[in-house]
Amino acid sequence: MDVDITRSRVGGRARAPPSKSYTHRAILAAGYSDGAVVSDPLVSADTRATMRSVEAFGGQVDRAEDDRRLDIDGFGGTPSVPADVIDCANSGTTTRIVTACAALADGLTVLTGDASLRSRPQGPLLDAIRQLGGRAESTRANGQAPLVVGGPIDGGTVSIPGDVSSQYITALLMAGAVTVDGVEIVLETELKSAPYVDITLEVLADFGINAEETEAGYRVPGGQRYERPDPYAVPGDFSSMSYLLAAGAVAGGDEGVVVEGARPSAQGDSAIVDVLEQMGADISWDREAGEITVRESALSGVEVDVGDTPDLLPTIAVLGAVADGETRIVNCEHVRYKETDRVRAMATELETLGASVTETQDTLTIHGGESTLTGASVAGHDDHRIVMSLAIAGLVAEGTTTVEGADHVDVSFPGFFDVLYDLGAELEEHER
Ligand SMILES: O=C(O)C1=C[C@@H](OP(=O)(O)O)[C@@H](O)[C@H](O)C1
Ligand SMILES: C=C(OP(=O)(O)O)C(=O)O
Repeated sequence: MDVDITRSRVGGRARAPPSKSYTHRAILAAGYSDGAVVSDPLVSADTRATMRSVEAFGGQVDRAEDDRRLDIDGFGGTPSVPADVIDCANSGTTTRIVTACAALADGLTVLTGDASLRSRPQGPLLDAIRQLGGRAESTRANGQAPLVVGGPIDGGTVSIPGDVSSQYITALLMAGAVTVDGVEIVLETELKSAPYVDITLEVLADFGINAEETEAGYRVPGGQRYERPDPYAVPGDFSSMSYLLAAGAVAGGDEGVVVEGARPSAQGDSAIVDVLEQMGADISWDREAGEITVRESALSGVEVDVGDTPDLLPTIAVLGAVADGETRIVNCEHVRYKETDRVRAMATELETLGASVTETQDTLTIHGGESTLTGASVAGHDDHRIVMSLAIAGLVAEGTTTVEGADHVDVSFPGFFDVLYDLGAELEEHER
């Protein structure tokens, strides 16, 4: 499916979906327990992959008819050997947290996914599992899925780089809690995407698991039991909110956009509020009510370090293309290891819309204000975040912008185009 977005004003109230990161962790934590209820989960293509994995390990996930609640029967800390290959589809988080879980099973698990997933780096996690005495192989010996993983591991100490994916740390902490000896993680390099490990520690604590940051990295003692925190309530997703907030800032007029469900949590991506403020947006966050209001304002370029917040890069790049002056996004090499190389993808597509962009391995600079964005056909790169951010660019580009492969929003924000339409965006979905 493609979507045509014609330059338009948006305004009104909108609710972002529940957090993808919290939902993945809550589903697997419930799997590690005897069972739990997860309320307000994100039900999307990615989180369905984690649900399938819990079932493959012997648990069961029942979705309420309105998807507002999941009743999960756990596999109780010891995963069964799956009867079939696990399809992680497009989800990096699923692949990593399920790989470490598979190392607890007394037998082999095979994990695969779509073409994007099969091109993403898994080598450091496979190596960590081998350091713990498990079996962990890439079938093509290139550090990418398909993966073959087996155990059971007893725990121990692992040394792992921190600059590829924080999901390796999350995965080892979640699995380490139910090993005999626990897992001590020593980081070989500075950790990127660190707030995602904070989310993990928060969810683990809610499920009664003790894990902590240490001077060298992280530690989780072994022999623990995941407890039932009924019900586990998932907060709103700030990465998803970033598109709605950006829409308000570039096309919200005086009425603006009010985003609901924005209660503070460990999500690093709530930094989007500060980024918009620094760019000059008229934005306010009522933390108690969980509401952020943003009105259209003249934006100016800023420098943003996305070391902690890789998923904000596409949104900030679009804001930079609308802003006056230069927006420099730094510390972004790890953003190249996502569903697609998002640094390259945003540079390419914003240039197609008429923006001037300079890219290095670790930076993306958008020379805003030098040209007006003009509608064109842009590729979504089979990547939900590229699709959603380009749709926001389409709200301000002259004429009509066609975003190709728009159905990929199903990965993290299935109702994205309905929400945008309800806010007043002029858009039309059509088959290619
Ligand atoms: O743990 C998580 O929920 C995530 C961690 C981040 O990935 P990396 O740690 O690979 O940067 C982020 O980009 C991804 O969307 C979700
Ligand atoms: C990179 C992302 O997710 P994952 O790593 O789970 O595929 C994302 O949602 O932007």
